[in-house]
Amino acid sequence: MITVLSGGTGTPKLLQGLVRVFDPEEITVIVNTVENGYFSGVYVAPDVDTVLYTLAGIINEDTWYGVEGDTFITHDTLRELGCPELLRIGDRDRAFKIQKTLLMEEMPLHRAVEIQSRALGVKSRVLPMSNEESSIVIVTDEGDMEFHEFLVERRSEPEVLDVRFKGVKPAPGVLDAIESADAVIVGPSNPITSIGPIIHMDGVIDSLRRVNVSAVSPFTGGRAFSGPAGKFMEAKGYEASSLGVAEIYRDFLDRLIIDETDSDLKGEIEKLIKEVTITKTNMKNIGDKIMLARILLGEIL
Ligand SMILES: C[C@H](OP(=O)(O)OP(=O)(O)OC[C@H]1O[C@@H](n2cnc3c(=O)[nH]c(N)nc32)[C@H](O)[C@@H]1O)C(=O)O
Ligand SMILES: O=c1nc2n(C[C@H](O)[C@H](O)[C@H](O)CO)c3cc(O)ccc3cc-2c(=O)[nH]1
Ligand SMILES: [Mg+2]
Repeated sequence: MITVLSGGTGTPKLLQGLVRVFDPEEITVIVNTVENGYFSGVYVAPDVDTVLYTLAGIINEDTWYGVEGDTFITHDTLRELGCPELLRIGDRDRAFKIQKTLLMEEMPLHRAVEIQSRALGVKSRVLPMSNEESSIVIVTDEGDMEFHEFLVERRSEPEVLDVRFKGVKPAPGVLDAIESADAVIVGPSNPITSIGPIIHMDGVIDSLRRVNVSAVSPFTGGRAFSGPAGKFMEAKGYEASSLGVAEIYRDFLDRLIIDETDSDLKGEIEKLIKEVTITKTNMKNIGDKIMLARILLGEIL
């Protein structure tokens, strides 16, 4: 059994490769929940929904959110009514979110996700990192911003001075999924706002130290492949590079996979992480994703 720590873009790409080289029923995905919240009265768990849709084969791969081919009648009508939504939520996507909102009136998030996962025919286990409400604040030169205000409204433009999130408790099954894994994979997700909240929950680093953990760097050269990870890393005092990633994960990481463009960093990183593998980590098509998954799983395949 392998356990994957995931956000909502980078790691879902890798998951598409992993489920083709390893039995999906032997994969557990622990998903970030710190940016969950209510939008237009509906509970949105963005990274969880992206992982569910990716594993169900219905994800919109242009945006890495929402359902492929979805319509936006409700979204557009809300705007015409003078209730514009910050997030562009499709009609099918909204149905899943409304169902999750209703289920959560009777059960915790991890149970609601289990029901939706089964209904979508997803064979892997999808576990939200926590059932507790959390929040993430981006401290910028223009003041504090909620995650989506920074990311979507301001398109990650403001200067980032700090990133803060409320610590939460692991959901039932999270620590066990790490400790009983033959291997844990930290996917190429934002180390600060996607992986950070997961590893900083009580007991997670201790559990990770007891198992074999590999990570894929989301950086190439001094830049993230996409998104604000570089700004968040620098705001927390880390270099925006694969070396910075090694610094963040060094307490528990056994192996770091870095891109060919970072081969000059290998020596430096090997002072922090015992095994460094250099390969192509830019996942442009399913072949790239399968190749990266094979390299990651190596000996347990
Ligand atoms: C907004 C975004 O957060 P989220 O949608 O949750 O995304 P993740 O944290 O899961 O991933 C963002 C992270 O992914 C890296 N990325 C994207 N494509 C690739 C790839 O082909 N290879 C690779 N090694 N990493 C990839 C990207 O650099 C981002 O840092 C967010 O925080 O960006
Ligand atoms: O940048 C955006 N991200 C959108 N996201 C993605 C998401 O909010 C962020 O990219 C993640 O929170 C990052 O982890 C959505 C996620 C959903 O589940 C449903 C709808 C959206 C809509 C948007 C959007 O309009 N713009
Ligand atoms: Mg995310």
